[in-house]
Amino acid sequence: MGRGQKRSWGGGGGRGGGRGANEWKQDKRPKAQQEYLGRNDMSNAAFEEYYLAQNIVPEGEWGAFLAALKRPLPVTFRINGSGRFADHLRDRLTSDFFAQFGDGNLRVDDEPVVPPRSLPWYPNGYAWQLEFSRNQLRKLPLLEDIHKFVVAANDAGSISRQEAVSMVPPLFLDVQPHHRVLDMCAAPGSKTFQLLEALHAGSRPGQTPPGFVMANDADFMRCNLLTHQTKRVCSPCLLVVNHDASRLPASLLPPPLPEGGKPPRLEVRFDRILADVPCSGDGTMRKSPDIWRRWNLSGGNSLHPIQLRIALHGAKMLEVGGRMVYSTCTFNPVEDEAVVAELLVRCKGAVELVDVADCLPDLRRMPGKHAWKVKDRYRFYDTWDEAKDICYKLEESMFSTPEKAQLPLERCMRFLPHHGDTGGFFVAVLRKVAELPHEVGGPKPAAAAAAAANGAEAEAADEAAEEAVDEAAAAAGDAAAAGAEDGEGAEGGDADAAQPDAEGEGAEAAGSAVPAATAQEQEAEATPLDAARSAAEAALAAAEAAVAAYEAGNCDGASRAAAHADACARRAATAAAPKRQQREPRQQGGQQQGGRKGGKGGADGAARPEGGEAEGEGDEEAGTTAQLVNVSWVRGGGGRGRPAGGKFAYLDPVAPLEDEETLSTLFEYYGMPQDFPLRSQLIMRSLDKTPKRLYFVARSVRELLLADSKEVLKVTSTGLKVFERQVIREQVNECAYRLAQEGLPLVLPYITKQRLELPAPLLLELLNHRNLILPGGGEGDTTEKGAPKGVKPVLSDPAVLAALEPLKLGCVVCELAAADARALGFAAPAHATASDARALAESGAAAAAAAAAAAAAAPSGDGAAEVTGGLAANAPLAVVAWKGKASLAIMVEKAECLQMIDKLSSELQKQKEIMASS
Ligand SMILES: C[S@@+](CC[C@H](N)C(=O)[O-])C[C@H]1O[C@@H](n2cnc3c(N)ncnc32)[C@H](O)[C@@H]1O
Repeated sequence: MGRGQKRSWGGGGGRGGGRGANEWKQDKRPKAQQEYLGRNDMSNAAFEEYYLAQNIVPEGEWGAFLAALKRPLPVTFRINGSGRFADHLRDRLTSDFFAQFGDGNLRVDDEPVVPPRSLPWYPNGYAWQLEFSRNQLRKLPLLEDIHKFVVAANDAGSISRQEAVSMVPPLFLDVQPHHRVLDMCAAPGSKTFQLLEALHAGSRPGQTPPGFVMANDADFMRCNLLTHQTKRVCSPCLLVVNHDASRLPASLLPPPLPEGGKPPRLEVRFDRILADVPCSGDGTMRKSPDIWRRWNLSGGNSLHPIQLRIALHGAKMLEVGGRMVYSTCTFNPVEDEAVVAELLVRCKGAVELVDVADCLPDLRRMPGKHAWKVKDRYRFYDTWDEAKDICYKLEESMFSTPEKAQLPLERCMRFLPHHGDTGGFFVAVLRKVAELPHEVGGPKPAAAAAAAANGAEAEAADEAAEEAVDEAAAAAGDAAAAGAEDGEGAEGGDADAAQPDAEGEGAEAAGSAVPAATAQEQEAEATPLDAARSAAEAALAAAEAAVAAYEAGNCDGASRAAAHADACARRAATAAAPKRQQREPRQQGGQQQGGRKGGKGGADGAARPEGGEAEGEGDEEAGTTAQLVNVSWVRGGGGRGRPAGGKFAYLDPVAPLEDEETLSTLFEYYGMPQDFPLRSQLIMRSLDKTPKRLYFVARSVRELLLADSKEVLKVTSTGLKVFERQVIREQVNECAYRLAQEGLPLVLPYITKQRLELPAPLLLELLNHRNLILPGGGEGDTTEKGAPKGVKPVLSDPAVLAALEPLKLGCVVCELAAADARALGFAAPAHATASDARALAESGAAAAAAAAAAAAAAPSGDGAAEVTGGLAANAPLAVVAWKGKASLAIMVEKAECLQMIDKLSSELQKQKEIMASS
């Protein structure tokens, strides 16, 4: 394909910003803008000079490297291993479509059409590369058919478009179901998706793995995008948080012990960490050709410090024995080897590079470099000594040194575009073999820890710091709630994001936080709200500095910072007070939930006005007064008319569903055994008495949330939607909650009532028409709005009607009958046992620890993980439906239905052919 030609299904965003990964549509930007962005002479002398000097391309390949960078990137996609019909999709693509390319002699306008290529290193043949031009797509019906098929699969969430090399890092993490996994810079979530698939690999319907994935991104909006993108994995094991990755909370304070004592801090450690850091992204030139025009050095140089901080913090949060992958999509050694080498040096042998030469042998890669150059605007430097007195923008950590040259940096991997017709990428696989040295976040040396523990001064500093953090958090919550109430939106009160970037810990931290805070205070007199927020932010920064100083053994610094935090917190509280007073009279009962220091739990049950929700939770009742519930704990959920509730009050709340009436109705209506852990693992994202949606969270996630009594984790989303409120006018349904299709695989095995088995042809008919008329239901009638209903088939199978008759009006599950499921090769309807329910309830940290111990005892596999998995993958064919007086209607998205129809009809067709031939 020549220059200037467009690949089909173009578009795509840059790294660290831009559009979502799972994107399959044509570029919808205005034509003029597209032309402007596409106007590119695809050359950049500075780029070429820089990379020729870095020597990253083998001798004699420079021309091929540049030529590949100038060609558009082939389209690559991954069949989601967690999807119900992953193998079916792959087989359909291979046999029905790709086989027709024969030996590659298809031509359009005398140009050969490149046959689709399976990425040989990706497990199960699930990843493919396509290289058709728009002209070919228009002119060859086969390509048009493939396009339609792939677009439909994408709409149903069964495949994801993802750059080939971007699929690599999760494969090297070797995630197992019991792992606690952290994705530090996760949005838009294509790699989180893969991590979840690996976590769920082998999960049976009705089970969840003991581990979990915490996905973090510094950008709040992108956290929401990630939540959306990962929905199709249907996982209750995902927790999405919104922090600067270099400052992710590394320890939590659990609630006071039942006997009244103070619990020890809980170190938050992970078995697997992905640090797919923000980078200059010059490896994505093929996808974003405008990089040719705007490439310059400053991108890489200025990102190196945050990349190093993120990598160091990741190493701190990694469990000894755990694995971390550091990755970028740039060729730049300053963002790649320099970060890895500095990390290894600072960790003094506690972290090492893993040799993965034998892993994914079909994946061509270049070894990492032992030496590189650093450049400023004017010249290249080989050593820090040459640069330090001249260039203030460069940092020592960017440079290669003789010590670094001795490290096994050849174990890093660089992917060059002309080797596998991909974008550029860099991956390093690291293992933590011992605790880190104290100066990079490791535990205190024993002697210093003992001295600090014995010193009364240290105790006092500790107390003061704790108090200050509490006060600051509460004040920030007040300020944020006030901000949210003033209509400033979620990010208006983001005290966390607004904190000054405290660089070092210990003495420097305590010293630097105070002046920074003071500067903020000076600015803060504009409005009472600004004053409250700025003072709260200053208080938080100073309190964090106090804790850091205390942890570094600097008791004086800690006391000073704590006193300062205290003063700021008081000022924030005073500034926020008028706002609180204004709000309180509007609350019936007038009581604050939780209160300033009493934690967030213990709602008082008073009725309060309802506000809107990010996911639309509250929109139904907007403007009305909704009943709020009593719950034993709640996170977030303060602003927009609700009582203040902690530091992240402006986020949608997360609270357990503890309303006995709702729970017993659910258990009774669906016939679920009492040991199914709904009572402890069902959460809601609203404090209304009748929340719109109910979510199931894995035990491991719930344990983490409960251990965070000070609410330092800023949770933007968690939980798998399992129930949704559905009230039909003019119909009394006994249970206000219907099942949600995405949560069905998890709960179906525990459901004993409201299940209806359908023979395959009838299920196919229901999927096709979405609606079957019940006898006497008025075929050909008009809808409520007067429009003709259209011709819908009447459900007339006497056995099915007899089975449907005793079911209540409302939600039912329609599933493929057991005999047909067996005959057609589908999973048979699942029924869980008591031990399944116990396993589901126990799959928390304790179970994870047991599984980890078992895995440690077993021989370790360094190979890439199988990526198939997910709750839906092995689930029987079943859909959520609604039994009304006149019809039976399914409640599943159309795109998902089409996938089921495709699979079911092709199995029925196969069966017919077998019967005809026998
Ligand atoms: C390369 S993208 C990550 C791509 C993602 N891993 C995926 O595969 O879909 C880098 C991400 O880092 C985020 N980011 C930038 N600075 C950050 C920081 N200090 N902490 C956490 N995330 C950050 C950006 O918002 C962006 O979403």
